[in-house]
Amino acid sequence: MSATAMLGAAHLFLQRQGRVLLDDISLDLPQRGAVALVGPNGAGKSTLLQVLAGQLAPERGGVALQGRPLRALDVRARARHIGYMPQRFEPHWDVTLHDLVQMRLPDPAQAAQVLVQADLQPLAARRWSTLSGGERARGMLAAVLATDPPVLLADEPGAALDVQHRLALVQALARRGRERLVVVVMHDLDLAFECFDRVVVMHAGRVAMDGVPADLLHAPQLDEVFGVRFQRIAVAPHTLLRARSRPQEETT
Ligand SMILES: Nc1ncnc2c1ncn2[C@@H]1O[C@H](COP(=O)(O)OP(=O)(O)OP(=O)(O)O)[C@@H](O)[C@H]1O
Repeated sequence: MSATAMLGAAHLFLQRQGRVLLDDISLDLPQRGAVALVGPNGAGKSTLLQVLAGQLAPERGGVALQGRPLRALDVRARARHIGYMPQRFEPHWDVTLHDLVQMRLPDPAQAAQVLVQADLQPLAARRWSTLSGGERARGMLAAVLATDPPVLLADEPGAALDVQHRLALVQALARRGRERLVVVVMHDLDLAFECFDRVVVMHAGRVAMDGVPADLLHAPQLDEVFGVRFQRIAVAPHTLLRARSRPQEETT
């Protein structure tokens, strides 16, 4: 594990019901940077994020935050440093969005300001149960970021968002990566490769690829991992990926 890593994972191993979910994963995540975590369904992305957040203990290996074992930190210290947005979230009570944000901030005016900045002020008085899927995702992320944690771990924050909000979200996360560490699980490969500094590709509980987008985009291994044949379409200055079925799958 590098001494300068903000968050470091060393030899993580986790299995459930005889299935290996994380298979010897080591990862150094720096003080700042926008990292996309991608991979096919079931690759282990959410499991890895939960372990990095300290929500799930690995059977072997460990996670360190600024060189200190995560398991040795109390829950308050973890919460101060790591903002974690899970794939699914339900508050215990049907609180308003303003209440949800204010639970993390002492001052109601500050909570209101957070919602203004996230363009969510019109929804501030709405109860959680009345919000749409996309509104919940945006509200949850605003709540997680309210305390400005040095590390953000977000599990598919854009999955329920329309195209405009998803683009705005990914761009905001990429901007945040200039100052802080941002790790985002996502399925939109084009946005991951276009907007993020680093892409980690998971496959079957392992890190299959890890690097800057330009190095990964053209690697044949990407097609192998996702089980498709990608057409690489140059749309200067970017390259878009269009997935096609593999030849043997087209004939069956
Ligand atoms: N408690 C458990 N018992 C058995 N299998 C589990 C358990 N939790 C997760 N899994 C399995 O582990 C694998 C990895 O799950 P995980 O949610 O980390 O995948 P993912 O890469 O985030 O997938 P997706 O893209 O579908 O969200 C999946 O096959 C899942 O079914």
